[in-house]
Amino acid sequence: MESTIIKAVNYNAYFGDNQVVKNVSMDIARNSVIAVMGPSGCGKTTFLRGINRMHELVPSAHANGKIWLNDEDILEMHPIVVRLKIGMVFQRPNPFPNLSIHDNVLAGYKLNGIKLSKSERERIVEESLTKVALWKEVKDSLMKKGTFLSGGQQQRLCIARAVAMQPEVLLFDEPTSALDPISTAMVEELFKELKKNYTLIIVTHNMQQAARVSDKTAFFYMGELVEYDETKLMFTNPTDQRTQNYITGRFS
Ligand SMILES: Nc1ncnc2c1ncn2[C@@H]1O[C@H](COP(=O)(O)OP(=O)(O)OP(=O)(O)O)[C@@H](O)[C@H]1O
Repeated sequence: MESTIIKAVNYNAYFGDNQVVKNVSMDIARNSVIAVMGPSGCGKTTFLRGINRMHELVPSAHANGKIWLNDEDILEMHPIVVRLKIGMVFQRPNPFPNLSIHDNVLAGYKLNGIKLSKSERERIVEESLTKVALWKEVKDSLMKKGTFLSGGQQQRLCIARAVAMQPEVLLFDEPTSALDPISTAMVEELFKELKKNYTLIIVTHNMQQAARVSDKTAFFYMGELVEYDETKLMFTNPTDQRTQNYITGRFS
């Protein structure tokens, strides 16, 4: 049976007095892929950053309402614990430039002061790179800097770094918009694999990508969640005129 892993209830997010996410309620099923779409500035990234408590890193930012992760309220949890359970991958691949591929995978452990034995380190590096289909390509050059890799490989390394922390949920903010079509296809293929073990929430401007990879799509407009449904239904038979206008390219 489908179980809910994330449940937002009347979630609001602000920058100072400017409310940019308005009363969002949505349930996200475990092991599903959710696409978050909508015109520029409609609050997609802010909502995503709210889910792992990154929103509050901006000095003027605040939020209220509830976001449940299983039966814990994310807004009441320690932000570090939230970020260990909910990893994030950004638009531009951002491996740590001074660290090797090996150390990039383990960076989350180091940053959080978590000590690992040598055998644990080796196991986590191999498992994480295997999960992102990068192990075979880099196993003989683990001590090279992560920045020697191609853009697509760097993004898979960043996904491996997130996966290494054994999160439950992975957030992606336009994860392929800086990648070429082949690397994009590889990352999309990866989503199908990652879904077996994680829940994926992906902000994307690419409607074809949302249609290819997601189970459900959330359409945001001016901070509101206008429509949230099975992706197939959303793209063929949206119920709200604003969704219809967006998917038919009447505004971007
Ligand atoms: N650091 C910030 N300080 C103040 N306002 C911000 C900040 N970041 C975003 N905003 C504002 O919040 C609103 C929502 O922005 P957000 O980045 O969440 O939208 P988005 O839908 O992800 O847009 P895009 O598709 O262009 O990335 C916008 O009006 C934006 O200007």
